[in-house]
Amino acid sequence: MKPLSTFAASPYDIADLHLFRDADMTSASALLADCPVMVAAAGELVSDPAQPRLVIVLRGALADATGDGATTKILPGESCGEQSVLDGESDLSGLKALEESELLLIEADLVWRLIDESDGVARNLLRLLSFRIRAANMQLRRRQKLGEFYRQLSMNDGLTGLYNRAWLNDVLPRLVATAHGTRVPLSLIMLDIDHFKRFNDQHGHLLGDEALRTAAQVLAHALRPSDFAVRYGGEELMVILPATSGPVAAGVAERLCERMREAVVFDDMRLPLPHVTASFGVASLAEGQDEQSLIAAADAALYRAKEAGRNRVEVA
Ligand SMILES: Nc1nc2c(ncn2[C@@H]2O[C@H](COP(=O)(O)OP(=O)(O)OP(=O)(O)O)[C@@H](O)[C@H]2O)c(=O)[nH]1
Repeated sequence: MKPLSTFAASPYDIADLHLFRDADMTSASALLADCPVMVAAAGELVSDPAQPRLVIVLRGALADATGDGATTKILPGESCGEQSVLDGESDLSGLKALEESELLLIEADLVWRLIDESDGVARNLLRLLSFRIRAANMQLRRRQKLGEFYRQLSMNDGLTGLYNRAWLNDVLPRLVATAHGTRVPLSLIMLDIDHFKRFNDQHGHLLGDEALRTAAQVLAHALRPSDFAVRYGGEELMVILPATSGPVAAGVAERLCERMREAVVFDDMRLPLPHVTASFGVASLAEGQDEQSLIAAADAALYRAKEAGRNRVEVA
């Protein structure tokens, strides 16, 4: 940055600077008279001084990088560096001239004098800082929402929208521990679409995907909000039923089996139902059983349902 003049010798008017809006201009002008006006070339970093100071853009524009890729544009009349002056920390290193710019620099001591001597300046600074805090809070909330969105994304299967294996590995052990701890039942249904290889071969992989989505919707629509549907593997799905006994879970599985039979995969209504069927294995958590052995029990029941002719429910 090169020195150009003092503020008093420059053509700029204090009335155009936001910090002095509605403030006593005469006394503020006198205090600012000897402050340096500097010129920064396009792209030049507005260097980090040993002493924190306030920078006011008189002409051109600055970009203030906040460190997470976001930038704020500072236009003529606007200022930056207020916080560094107030807390005594210098943080101007992210400040860069977007074009050739003329800047008014006010050292920290002088900012404090301006605050002491002008209620208007103090009020404007408070307003500015409260605006910045609001903006920072909003950004934080946006980032939290984005984080939640990605967390959800990593826990859901992209094709069906059901929970995925990562979710299951995280949650099932906890559900099992809670069930043991509270002595409340927990049931699990494993289901597998019947002859899905044949379905894919006959109708193509895209329609196979559609059949899987349809099966997932059958589960999503038929379950209570407290139940969970998971895509366990390729065409193997799982339903977790907290606080549900074996006989009740068997009833739920029967209902799902029936809804699957009635589900529409092909829009062409000339094709008779069922478009897909599934086989179901039901197991309930036994005393001392862990999640792996609960899954194995449901899987074994599912295998028996397949062996017995498919499109049916077997209970462990
Ligand atoms: N379209 C589609 N097919 C899948 C997907 N995941 C797994 N599959 C297919 O599912 C089929 C599973 O076949 P198998 O394990 O032999 O079982 P099946 O043909 O359903 O026979 P049964 O289970 O004994 O009734 C395979 O052909 C896989 O390619 C998927 O995401 N989309």
